[in-house]
Amino acid sequence: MDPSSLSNPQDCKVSSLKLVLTVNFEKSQLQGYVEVFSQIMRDGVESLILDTNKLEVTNCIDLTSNPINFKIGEEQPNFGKPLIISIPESLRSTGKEFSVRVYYNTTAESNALQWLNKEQTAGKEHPYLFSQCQAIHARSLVPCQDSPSNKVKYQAEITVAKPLTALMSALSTGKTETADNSIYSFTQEIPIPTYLIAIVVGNLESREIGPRSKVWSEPSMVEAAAYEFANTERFIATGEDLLTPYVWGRYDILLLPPSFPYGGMENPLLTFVTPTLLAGDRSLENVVAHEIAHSWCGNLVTNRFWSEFFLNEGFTVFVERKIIARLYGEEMFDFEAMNGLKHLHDDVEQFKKIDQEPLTALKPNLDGIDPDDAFSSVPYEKGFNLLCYLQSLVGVADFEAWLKSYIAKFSYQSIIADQMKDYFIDYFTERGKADAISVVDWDSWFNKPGMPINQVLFVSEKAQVAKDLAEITWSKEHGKNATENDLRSFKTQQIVLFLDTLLNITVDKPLPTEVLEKMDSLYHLTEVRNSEYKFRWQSLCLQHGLKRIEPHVVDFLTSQGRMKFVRPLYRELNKVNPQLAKDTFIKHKSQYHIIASKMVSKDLGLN
Ligand SMILES: CC/C=C\C/C=C\C[C@@H](O)/C=C/C=C/C=C\[C@@H](O)CCCC(=O)O
Ligand SMILES: [Zn+2]
Repeated sequence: MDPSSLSNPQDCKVSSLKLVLTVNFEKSQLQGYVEVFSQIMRDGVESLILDTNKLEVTNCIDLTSNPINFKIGEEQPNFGKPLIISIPESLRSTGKEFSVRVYYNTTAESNALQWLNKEQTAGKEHPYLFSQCQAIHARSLVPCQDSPSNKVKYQAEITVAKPLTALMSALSTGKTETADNSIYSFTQEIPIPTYLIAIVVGNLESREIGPRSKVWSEPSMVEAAAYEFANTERFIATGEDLLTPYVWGRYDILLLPPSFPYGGMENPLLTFVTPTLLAGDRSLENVVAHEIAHSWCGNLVTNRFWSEFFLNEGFTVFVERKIIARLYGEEMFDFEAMNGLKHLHDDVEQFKKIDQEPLTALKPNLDGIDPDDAFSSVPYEKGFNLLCYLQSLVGVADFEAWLKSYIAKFSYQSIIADQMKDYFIDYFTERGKADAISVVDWDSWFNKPGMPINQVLFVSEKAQVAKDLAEITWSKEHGKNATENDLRSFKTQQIVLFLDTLLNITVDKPLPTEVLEKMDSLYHLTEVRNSEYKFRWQSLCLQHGLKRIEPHVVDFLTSQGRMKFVRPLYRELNKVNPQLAKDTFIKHKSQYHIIASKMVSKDLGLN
């Protein structure tokens, strides 16, 4: 049973959905119905239970238009309301099929959706709508069994006013037109968990970026996006080489407006990405490699419960870094691993600070907890470190062979960590490595909060150079030795690590503002375009009292809504200038995605 869902796939399993919806921008509503196709899993089941959240359900009928009884259960904090649909008595036995049409519309509070008016878009001429369903927001887009333990096919017919375009995480199967509207049809033939259902509607244009890939965005950004993500096909091909053939057909990318709350989201066939990746030099393209890695880890082999999210994210980060290392040199694997460890350390400390250390376990208990509150780099980086540790025990070549075989074995399934563990043990026991792997303390890895219990040593000369510069900058010698050339030969990841290290070593020691001023005059960090630099530089300045940075922070905070940046920056600003932090947030709250706005409100204690 999934503690994050009120639905009952174990009794009556939904296998496919057909969404027929009209996008009403005047009312900021999706209106229409969903047809739900399900199978009875045991004799005597009386109802099909679907998750809903902030939806208005108006009617249920069967597919020959007879009424079907339904009721809406009580609201459960964080999880919404169950929609309880009566199964006709004649169908209450194992193996029978039950189909129902549910009429509903979304509301302004539907967390999955962000409605932008035309002034909030780049082109300023047309409104825009996008969804974000992970982890448990699909239930505010469509009544469904919103649990990653259950996978569904889906079809959709989406009516939008001309000249808008609709796209989904599905294959486009056609478009028909009326005088005022376009009706787009889609089909997703590979069963997916509902958190991967996605929709976007806007004034969208596309450019080819590879034999199976296009990039989509508002017209003014499409060229920049095509340039930035030009390596997409190389990443997919490397993923196929590492794992199994790419099964989804197309791999397109949608560049969203700045309020998209994440770096990327692995919606199948149509990865969603933030415009904060547009560095102009492809230096943040690893996010695309990450989303491509999800085509196997997460989208094919799926965590059965959100408490085992590391099966999606730890594996994805591991594959992402393998892809990057194959294309840009083996050292990049260790380099990125060192960067990741720093984020893991920060998040472990942050959770400790708010008395939530248990959430830093690889398999935290999420009973009653909103998955958004548990989100951190832990499943990503601690999960990645577990795989590095396992790899160190059996050797790189054998581990990569196991990974391929793990993906082949569990594709199209939703699994738990013990299945992964058992498969690892069986596989290597059969190959004579039982002794080598007998040292793994699985229980501590899975259940003990905090940093990884066995730390693999990552070695990277490039990383060392960046860390050394941070040490020199921190030391009293800075004024004497720093020059404009310090960062010239650095790769983006080195500059990021340099700033991260400086943030780390000065976390409880003052860095004189003269050093910050000197750094800025040499490296021009206040003016940089790269969002990863900007975020770290602004954090450093806030942390060490460089007051003149505040308007730049406000500018960054109000020009994009990626939570990775806005949540820590609001927290830092709140420490040094709480009035400015709160005023800025309250003034711009409506620009943020509902999820981001909810999380920042909590961070600033505004609830
Ligand atoms: C321990 C498990 C906790 C939570 C379970 C699952 C989901 C959490 C939910 O908040 C959704 C997350 C969606 C993430 C999407 C993309 C990220 O990979 C982006 C990472 C940050 C960034 O680059 O902006
Ligand atoms: Zn991911």
